[in-house]
Amino acid sequence: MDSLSTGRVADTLQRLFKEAELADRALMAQFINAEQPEQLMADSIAEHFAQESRDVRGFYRGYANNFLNVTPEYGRFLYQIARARKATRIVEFGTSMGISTIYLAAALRDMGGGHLIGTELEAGKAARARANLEAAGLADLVEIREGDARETLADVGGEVDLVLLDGAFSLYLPVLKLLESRLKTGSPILAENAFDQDNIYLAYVRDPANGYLSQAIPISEGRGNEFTIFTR
Ligand SMILES: C[S@@+](CC[C@H](N)C(=O)[O-])C[C@H]1O[C@@H](n2cnc3c(N)ncnc32)[C@H](O)[C@@H]1O
Repeated sequence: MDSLSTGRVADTLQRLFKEAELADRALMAQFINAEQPEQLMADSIAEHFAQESRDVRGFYRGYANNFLNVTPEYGRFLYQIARARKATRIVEFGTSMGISTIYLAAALRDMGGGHLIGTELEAGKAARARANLEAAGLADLVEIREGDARETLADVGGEVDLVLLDGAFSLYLPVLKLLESRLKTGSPILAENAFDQDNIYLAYVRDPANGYLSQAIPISEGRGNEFTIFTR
């Protein structure tokens, strides 16, 4: 049995996906209604990257009410990887309202416990994520650190089994480097929105000289999902 199928976790996820669909509908419609969604996507990634790198805090303030969440299939994948890894310490960059956090914390719960450190810039989102984790019955496994990951993740208190990068994507490389000395050999690093456009993060993790094995994965296709293993 797994807690994704029934009970408080399943109920909370079902409610959150409905709320997310409503909150992000207008944002998503830009892509769905576009005549050339791939071109819009490519332009928007480049634009997004440039704006985000100039002012991370200001950029995400504009999305304070958006979920920007992982899909249910990607969430299940996160859950499965955490189980396969037998993870006990997980770090998540970019918590938002806590959807991905619930999948990862549910894996910890179903394996008997552990600790997840999440981080979120927006205070309102961190508060909503905490309430959602409470509703899912997972709050005791999760610490959500409010603030900029470059500071909040400087000390994660021990070795890390699994990392999810789903925050400002212009910061994936600095955040990975911050965590690097804490990664265990074989730890997976999952990155969402790691798009293949002049991406310094991808260049780094795909260069075997840096001690990683990495490739794009076709889960939630089009969302730039990269799967990486730390091999040092
Ligand atoms: C794509 S959303 C995360 C979605 C979440 N993982 C989920 O599946 O529900 C990215 C989040 O990262 C947060 N964020 C962006 N830059 C950050 C930073 N430097 N430190 C902490 N959080 C950050 C944003 O405020 C936003 O809520």
